[in-house]
Amino acid sequence: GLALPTSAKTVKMPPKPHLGKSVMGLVSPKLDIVRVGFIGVGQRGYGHVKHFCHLDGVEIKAICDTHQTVLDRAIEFVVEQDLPKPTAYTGSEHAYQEMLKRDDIDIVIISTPWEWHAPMGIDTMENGKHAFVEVPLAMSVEECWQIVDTAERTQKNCMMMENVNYGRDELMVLNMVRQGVFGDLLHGEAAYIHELRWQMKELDHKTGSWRTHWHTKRNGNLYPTHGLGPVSQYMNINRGDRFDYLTSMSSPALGRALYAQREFPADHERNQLEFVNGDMNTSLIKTVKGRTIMVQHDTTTPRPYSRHNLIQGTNGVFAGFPNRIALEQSPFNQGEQASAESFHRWDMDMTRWYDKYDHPLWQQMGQEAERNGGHGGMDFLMLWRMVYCLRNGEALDQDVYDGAAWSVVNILSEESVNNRSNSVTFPDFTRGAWKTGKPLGIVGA
Ligand SMILES: NC(=O)c1ccc[n+]([C@@H]2O[C@H](COP(=O)([O-])OP(=O)(O)OC[C@H]3O[C@@H](n4cnc5c(N)ncnc54)[C@H](O)[C@@H]3O)[C@@H](O)[C@H]2O)c1
Repeated sequence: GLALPTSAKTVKMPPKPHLGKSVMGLVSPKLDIVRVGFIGVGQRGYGHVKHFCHLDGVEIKAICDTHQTVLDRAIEFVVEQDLPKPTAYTGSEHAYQEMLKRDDIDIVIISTPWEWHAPMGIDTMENGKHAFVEVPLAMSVEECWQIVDTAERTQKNCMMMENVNYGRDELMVLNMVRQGVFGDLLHGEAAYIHELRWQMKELDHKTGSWRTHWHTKRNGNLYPTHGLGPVSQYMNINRGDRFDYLTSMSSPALGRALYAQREFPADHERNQLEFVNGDMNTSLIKTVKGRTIMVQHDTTTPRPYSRHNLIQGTNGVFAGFPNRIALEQSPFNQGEQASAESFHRWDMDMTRWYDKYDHPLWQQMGQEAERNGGHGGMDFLMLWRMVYCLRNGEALDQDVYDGAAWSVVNILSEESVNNRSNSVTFPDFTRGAWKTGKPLGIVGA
């Protein structure tokens, strides 16, 4: 049997008292140049380093990784761009703490395995730096609270870098939602459906070397934030609404053992693992305002990629993968023509929708983002926007409360799955500030 993490027991505790001031809408002093340190430059972190080499107003000061090969690769890349050579930190799991002692670093980009995110994010803020952490932000409820408490006490930013919020389609839908195109919002659907069994072949280094083991430890939604981030922004979660409770179910866990049997010899280490994470996990979230969100996780079954990206309102629906729209009242068919428009049929051609509703940020920065690449430009645009906000004294688009709320689905789903799908209450990491939090602005560049 699998013991519940002790942290799960804290879920129903009343809101904790503040250890500092709320960081909702936190604006920190403008930075002329954003001086950066990186922890973890494997598959993901190396991409961030490359993008930072092409951003204005930044300096790469230091890079830390326990794996010499990827550390050298990242430093060489920076030097090849004719930029000053960053200082390398390596040699132990805690070498990053030496890097954090430097006084010439403003922000730290953390792209390490999941279990390191919260400790590294907390240490970063404790050392007076802003933390930018890969997804998910934390792996236990207790860690979520610790990271929130630390941000409030130190008044530092701790942004979980949910890049999907910067995808062209997600930005467009956010813009459409704000213009009322879908009417009042009722329901959303989110997912991380991405077949990643092949990562089990990564044994000593790379993602599969550590991620595979989470499938033997936890039965729930291991990776909720890519789908949930955008749907949460459509619904103004933590900015007028909030996740209230969740219920979750998992299918049997069959695919990874089958894959191991097929792909590895019987005595291989991958055939000694007991996979407990249900191949398909489905959770339902109820918000305080009564809206519903379905969020799924499946990195195992053979099927096409999807984040669902569905938002349903009283006037119609947008769905992703593939993109499609159906509206009762369409902006393209007003008056007499209106009846010709049928919400019974999907409009699959996005051209006119992009023309009319592309987010101002994408209109201005989309070409440059696509040129720089990274999941169709979303990675570059996110990093560009982080630097822009830091240099211009603007609040970041995602705060520590967002990261905690979206990530905690990981833990709460496990608790519900292990308890016959009974509902589990979300902690209010904002401690009530969600009631007055301002919706995200539709910003330009
Ligand atoms: N947002 C996205 O689209 C996206 C895409 C891929 C990965 N990710 C996330 O990025 C993170 C990293 O994933 P990855 O695929 O790059 O994995 P990876 O294994 O390729 O890279 C992790 C790196 O961290 C290093 N590391 C581990 N412990 C360390 C420590 N104590 N100190 C310093 N370095 C340490 C490893 O040596 C490795 O180089 C994960 O959280 C993953 O979920 C996000």
